[in-house]
Amino acid sequence: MGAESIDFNRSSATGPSEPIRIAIFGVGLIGGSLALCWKGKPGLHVVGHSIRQSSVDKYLSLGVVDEATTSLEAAAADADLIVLCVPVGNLDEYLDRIAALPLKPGCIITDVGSTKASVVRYAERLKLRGATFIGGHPMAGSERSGVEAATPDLFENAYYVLTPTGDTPVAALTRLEELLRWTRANVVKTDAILHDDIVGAISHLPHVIAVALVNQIARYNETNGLYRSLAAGGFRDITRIASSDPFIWRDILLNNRNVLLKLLGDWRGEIERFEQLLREEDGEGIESRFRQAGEFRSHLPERRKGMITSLHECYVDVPDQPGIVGRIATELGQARINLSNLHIIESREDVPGVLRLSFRHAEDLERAVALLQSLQYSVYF
Ligand SMILES: NC(=O)c1ccc[n+]([C@@H]2O[C@H](COP(=O)([O-])OP(=O)(O)OC[C@H]3O[C@@H](n4cnc5c(N)ncnc54)[C@H](O)[C@@H]3O)[C@@H](O)[C@H]2O)c1
Ligand SMILES: O=C(O)C(=O)C[C@]1(C(=O)O)C=C[C@@H](O)C=C1
Repeated sequence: MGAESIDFNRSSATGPSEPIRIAIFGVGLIGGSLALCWKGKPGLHVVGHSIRQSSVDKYLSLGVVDEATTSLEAAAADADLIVLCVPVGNLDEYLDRIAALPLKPGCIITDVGSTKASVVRYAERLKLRGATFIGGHPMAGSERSGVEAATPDLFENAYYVLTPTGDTPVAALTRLEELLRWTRANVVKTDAILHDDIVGAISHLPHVIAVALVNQIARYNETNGLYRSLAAGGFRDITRIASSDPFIWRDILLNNRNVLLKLLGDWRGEIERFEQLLREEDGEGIESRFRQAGEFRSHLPERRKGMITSLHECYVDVPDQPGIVGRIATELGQARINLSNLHIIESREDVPGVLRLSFRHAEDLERAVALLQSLQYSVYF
């Protein structure tokens, strides 16, 4: 696999040159967010691909891409960079189909899949004829999915992992890193197998635990609805990711199953140690487990989008009046406060309704809270 040289900074003495064409396959949360990072930037032209015409129409009407098509050939033709943003279970098939096309010499192909070892291994075996594959994985995302959830600041200050191999041409890697600068993420390079071990532990295992925990409580709730009603911040914080897309996560977990099986074995050990502390009524032991965890957690990177939290949220009690949700959104809009999401929650029986308001920036949250409190709304976190 080799990449011929293309100049990604093509402002030339010979006049305006062809834009750099970036083809994105699967313009969902991640593909759409990458598209928004690149669209409108000097010298870049973003093409979105979907197998469905309705999705192509949506990409265009949302203005996420410059051009969109259902034709794999048309999207890949003349692309300088191809980004595969489809579910992990579809990556090999896409690589096969793309490898069969006449690609532009020097084309770079990358992916954003949450697992890296299998796709890197697969690409190594393919004959990409002048193109280079470099595995990629932005460590940012959300429990939401689809292009509607895409946002250009998703990757800001997050880590973006690349998994070059010994055969990856340095020039291609440098070019990909240059284009990824538009994401404002911090690129880190690591081995694909090591990636899957680490990301299995810090992302895949937590998703399994969150889903198992929610399902355990849902079973209890079948006999008494108070379980759900009383679920507060603690349960919400630890289970947000249980709302993630089932198809995306089915593929990730099956793909990284060997790593996960080992991690789940270790997890059972952790739980058993807790059980023992409880049986032995070992208060000091429990305190020490909390202290150790708090100490480690306090050193996690602060306020890095996608790593800890990508949203700043508050809750607002709303009276049962027609149009109240629209009024709140209008008040925020008139004050030029950027609301990133609004969700109606019916989890409390003592008030008519609760709205969850999400903001991308802490400053927007602070301004929204001040405004809503001045309008006599009860706001809490
Ligand atoms: N969600 C996250 O937090 C996150 C973070 C980093 C990386 N990833 C990875 O990014 C990739 C996309 O995930 P997402 O969260 O953007 O999901 P998404 O559901 O928002 O987007 C997936 C895209 O792939 C398309 N697609 C789905 N099934 C397809 C199929 N069979 N053939 C062709 N296209 C298909 C969808 O139409 C959509 O455009 C996955 O590989 C995932 O592992 C996800
Ligand atoms: O923030 C979230 O909701 C995420 O699930 C993002 C998250 C993670 O586990 O941190 C999920 C999958 C990715 O591959 C990378 C990041």
